[in-house]
Amino acid sequence: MSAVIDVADLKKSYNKNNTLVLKGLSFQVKKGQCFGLLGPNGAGKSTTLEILQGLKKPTSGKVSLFGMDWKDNEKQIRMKIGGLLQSNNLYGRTKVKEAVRLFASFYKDPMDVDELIERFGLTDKANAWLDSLSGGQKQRVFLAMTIVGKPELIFLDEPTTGLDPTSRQSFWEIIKSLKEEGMTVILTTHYMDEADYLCDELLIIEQGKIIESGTPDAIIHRTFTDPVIREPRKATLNDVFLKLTGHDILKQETSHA
Ligand SMILES: Nc1ncnc2c1ncn2[C@@H]1O[C@H](COP(=O)(O)OP(=O)(O)OP(=O)(O)O)[C@@H](O)[C@H]1O
Repeated sequence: MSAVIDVADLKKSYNKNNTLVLKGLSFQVKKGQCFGLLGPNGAGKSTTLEILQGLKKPTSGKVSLFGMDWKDNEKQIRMKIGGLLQSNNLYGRTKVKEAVRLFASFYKDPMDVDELIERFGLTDKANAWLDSLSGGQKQRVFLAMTIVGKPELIFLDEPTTGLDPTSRQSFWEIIKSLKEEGMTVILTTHYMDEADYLCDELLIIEQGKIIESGTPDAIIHRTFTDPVIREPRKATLNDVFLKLTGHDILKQETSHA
């Protein structure tokens, strides 16, 4: 599999004192993978995602997408990627189909809007206002807007935060099916079950540095040496996170709420 993303020694500082929030990340993402970026609050996940999407500039290091860099190939890269909108009121007074159609109009050869709406279980809601939808339905509309231009690579920043278990599950199934069709997915999440279910490879970062990487199974094997724990997979990624960072990711999230 060829690398869709190639990052080498990525550093980012937001201030003049040069305090680094990303301290030299290096990783690759292969075509067709779901790649998960995990880490506690403030680890640098969103900053990394925004740099990959060309929304922020790195302080130093190499960032290449499809073998191209943002400086010289912005237009070509933009046509190949999609980023999930963060839920907001911008599109509240827009209807579902109008919103997906609007995004389709930006591309030369978009997907069929009606088919996409049907595939995402939104046919009954095609003429509903976006702000009348449930959180799960809204996320599915945003995902339809993200993929209607047939991107090869999509970025999902905490896509299921705040969704109920059923909506999360249906969102996961959609992501799985997109991956099976060859789409590359980059995901940040605070849910370890989500990372375990969806991701082929993970990068765990803390304070801007990589503390673990690899497949969920490989990470569990490396973190826990006791065969009683690791062989029947009694340990979960949440246990890994707890052991590596000393934080329970969900308790931590709750305490921030
Ligand atoms: N625009 C900004 N200006 C200054 N500092 C910033 C800015 N955005 C992020 N930071 C800082 O960079 C660090 C990494 O933040 P980032 O949002 O990338 O982390 P995160 O892992 O996505 O966190 P969370 O899980 O809470 O979303 C934090 O210390 C944050 O305060």
